[in-house]
Amino acid sequence: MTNQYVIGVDYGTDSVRALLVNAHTGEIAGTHVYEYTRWKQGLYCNPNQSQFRQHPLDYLEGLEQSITGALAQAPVAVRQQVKAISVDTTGSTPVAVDERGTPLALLPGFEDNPNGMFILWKDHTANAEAEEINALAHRWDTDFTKYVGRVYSSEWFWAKILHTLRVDAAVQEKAYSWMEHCDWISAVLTGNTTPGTIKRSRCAAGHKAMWHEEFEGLPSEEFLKALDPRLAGLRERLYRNTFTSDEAMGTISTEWAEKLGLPADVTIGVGAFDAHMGAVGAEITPYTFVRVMGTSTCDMLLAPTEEIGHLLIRGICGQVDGSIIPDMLGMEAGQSAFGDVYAWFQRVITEPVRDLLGNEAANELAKNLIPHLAEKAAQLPVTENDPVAVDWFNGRRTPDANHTLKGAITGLNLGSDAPRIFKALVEATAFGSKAIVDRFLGEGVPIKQVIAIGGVAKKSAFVMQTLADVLQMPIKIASSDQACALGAAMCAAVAAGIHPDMATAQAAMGSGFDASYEPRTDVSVVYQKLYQKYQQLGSFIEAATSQHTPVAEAV
Ligand SMILES: Nc1ncnc2c1ncn2[C@@H]1O[C@H](COP(=O)(O)OP(=O)(O)O)[C@@H](O)[C@H]1O
Ligand SMILES: O=C(CO)[C@H](O)[C@H](O)COP(=O)(O)O
Repeated sequence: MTNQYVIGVDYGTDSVRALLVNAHTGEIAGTHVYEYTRWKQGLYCNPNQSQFRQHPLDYLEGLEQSITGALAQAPVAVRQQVKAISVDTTGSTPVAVDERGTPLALLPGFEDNPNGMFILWKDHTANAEAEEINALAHRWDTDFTKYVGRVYSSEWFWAKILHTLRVDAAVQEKAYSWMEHCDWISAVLTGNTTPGTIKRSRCAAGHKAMWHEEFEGLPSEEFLKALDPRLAGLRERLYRNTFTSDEAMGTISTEWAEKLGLPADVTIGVGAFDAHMGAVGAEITPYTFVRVMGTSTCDMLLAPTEEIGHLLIRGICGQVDGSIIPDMLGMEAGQSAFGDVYAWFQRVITEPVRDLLGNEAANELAKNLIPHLAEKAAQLPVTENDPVAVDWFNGRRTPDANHTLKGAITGLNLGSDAPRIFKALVEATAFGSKAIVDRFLGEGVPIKQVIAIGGVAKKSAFVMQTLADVLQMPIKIASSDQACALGAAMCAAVAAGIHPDMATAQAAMGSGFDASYEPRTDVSVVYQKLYQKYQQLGSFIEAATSQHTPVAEAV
């Protein structure tokens, strides 16, 4: 049999990577990472206001550079054997587009306007709009939030659109429609970005835009108009139908085939979010909980729709038929800060060193600090009197989204040194994970195994052991350090018809597992007590410092 290759393209928060994979053996023939240049300079962002925007040119340049970079590592003959490309991206990362599907920032007059750019998933400028959506949805005859855990988040599609239309009259005037990053970039590869004609991702639509068959698509025109008259008519200019990632969006355009040096008949798959394709790459099966563990976590759970579809799971980021694997219910949850909590502590320690001793000393310290603290923390006993922290340093994504909540550390004394505080922070992130697991179990969704992918899963044995102890569950680590791109490549192979379904693609192309963490019974017992303290502290913070009552609890 002649070799057939597929390309998975994974757009993360800071960079995009392309993976060139043999569709029959899973052998990696090339890979290349491209860091977004404008983003790296901090352009168009204002972290103090939680504004995070990305320029479409960063994505276009990254598409070309990452794919040509991966192809350059393989023999030239491989190019002619490339059959398909699929793309995953962060989300909800929407952009305003004109009648031809061009992001406004690519049009004259909008080049430097952050409101004409992609609004990155972690942008929280739309907190107020998310609250309005929740309040109206819970009063409306049909609760359009019912399949997204009954809590709409400021990280999502409609909140971001509404906020942008309100603050920028020029964008409101020019925006014909809106697109998620995963839809736009896949459409770009086909040469047709016209809204209304492209195949929109089921994953993006169902988890972030309240799309559901029961609603005949997106929330009703009446609901959207009641939210704000500025939304009138937009529903018609968005989409009715959505598509799963086993489907083809189209064929590569002549322009992109030439630019990348690929054949003219390359299939372009329907896009999806990074974590969902990551779950495919991590060989997810029913009732497997796949955690994408990095800066934040994105947690994926899969179940047969006929077994779980009748449940409405509270406080998660959605349950969507086909968002991970076709004809299965894909469920999403996650923590807004995970590795970012450790990164915060690292900054607290290194910044005064930078000021007093200069960059060289600070950079050297920063490079070694987390592994050093982890080594020291691993030697400490786990006792009921240890400091307890809460992990909501970037708000709480799940259970029950509330991005106004803050983190905390308690139980400090004069002996609380850096390793002890670091240990409490790691435990806090693990307790946040337990809250998610307990929510799924409490709502009647079993979890049969846990698989982890992402930077933290690969880099920190201490974090992963703590997590296994807190969850009281074994955790397997996927071998691939590019599981999202590998998942995208598997989706591409199915979209091109090389494999009949995702399970076959996973079996042929999967990279397996390279480590496993088993819970330690004696430590787990103590953690159950510390977890109760975490819950009490969380309740106190929620009552004392939250600027609003979490909506799921209020209804
Ligand atoms: N040795 C380590 N132990 C624990 N966390 C780490 C370690 N090294 C880096 N991290 C954390 O990993 C996170 C980055 O994860 P990664 O998966 O590489 O990126 P991203 O989430 O952007 O895809 C950072 O938040 C950082 O604090
Ligand atoms: O919420 C998401 C997917 O549903 C985000 O895409 C995800 O959290 C981004 O993560 P990363 O920075 O690791 O790419």
